[in-house]
Amino acid sequence: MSKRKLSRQQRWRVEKIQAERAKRAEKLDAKETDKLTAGEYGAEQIGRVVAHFGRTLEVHDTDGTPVRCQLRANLDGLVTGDKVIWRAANDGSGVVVAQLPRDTALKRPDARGQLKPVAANVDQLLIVFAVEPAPHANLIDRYLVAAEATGIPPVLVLNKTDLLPEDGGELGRLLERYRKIGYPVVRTTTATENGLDELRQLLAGRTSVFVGQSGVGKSSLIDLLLPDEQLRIGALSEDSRKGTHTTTTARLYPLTGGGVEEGDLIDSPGIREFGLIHLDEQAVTEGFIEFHPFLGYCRFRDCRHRHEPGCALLEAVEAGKIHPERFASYRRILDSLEAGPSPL
Ligand SMILES: Nc1nc2c(ncn2[C@@H]2O[C@H](COP(=O)(O)OP(=O)(O)OP(=O)(O)O)[C@@H](O)[C@H]2O)c(=O)[nH]1
Ligand SMILES: [Zn+2]
Repeated sequence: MSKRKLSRQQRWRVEKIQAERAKRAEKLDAKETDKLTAGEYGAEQIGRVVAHFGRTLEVHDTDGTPVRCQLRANLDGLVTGDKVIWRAANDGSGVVVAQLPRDTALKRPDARGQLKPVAANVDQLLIVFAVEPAPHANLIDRYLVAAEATGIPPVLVLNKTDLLPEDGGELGRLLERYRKIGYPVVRTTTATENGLDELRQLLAGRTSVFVGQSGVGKSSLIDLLLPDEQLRIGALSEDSRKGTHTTTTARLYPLTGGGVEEGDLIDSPGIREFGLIHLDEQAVTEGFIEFHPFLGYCRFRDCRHRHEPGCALLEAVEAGKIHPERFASYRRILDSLEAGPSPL
């Protein structure tokens, strides 16, 4: 059974076992062990980091109740979305004593250009694009390649479908092409609530992040999904105007309503600026998932898939197994990498 198919409850159970292992492997320093075993703290529980402020974390317990936690000494580098072991103190706060292994980590370059995790355990990246502003030629492919490199499955969200012509237009056909490649796709509009049902289904039981260029409607969509949150349109953009966007940490928002497990969103302006900056040629090539059956079958081991005879990729394009526009897009992305690192 794939990990995506496990129910939330099953996953908590699996994690509990992992937690016990992690605990055994942990070496607490003696003083703290004394304090923790002296009954000053309650039993070990599983929780999830929903926000962090230095060494103070906001953790949700398994029921979703928020607890303000301190980090035990020698624990470091926890990010929003991390799953942790924590223990309650008498005053309603808590202490985080261990970090559980991460399924995935979404990383961004820090001020020194080093990749740092900004969110953990993200199950899917929702790449939002819109009828207006229309995506430039290979924008979607760039996002997809970047997503593939993180190992987090992407979903394509075409928003503002209220502006699409009756026949679905150019973008409708483009979306269909991606669906054929194997990507989940969904059409939304914030102009009516109808478009949101399918999106809600995709979000259920998973942790998702919205990415996409400015103006495509990420805030508007999130706003509809989280009507109670202080996440009004423009609020985040205002932050980015102040230039604080890369330092603002991410927050996890549980989607609630109807009493079912509806999933979580992780959002921050920094996370939305998700790019292709650090990828090499191999990562770009592997980021085109429909190339996979042909990779390794070129006549020359060091084939760069340009004009080489016996190139399996070029033959697949000829045979109609790879869409020529996707291949052209691949070439353009490689050319831009040669010109130096560039964000989306
Ligand atoms: N017609 C139409 N307009 C929409 C839709 N969704 C959002 N908009 C409008 O598009 C504009 C941009 O929406 P935002 O939600 O701010 O876009 P964003 O992706 O969050 O942009 P950034 O915050 O800059 O990243 C706003 O004027 C919205 O009202 C839609 O489904 N249809
Ligand atoms: Zn080749």
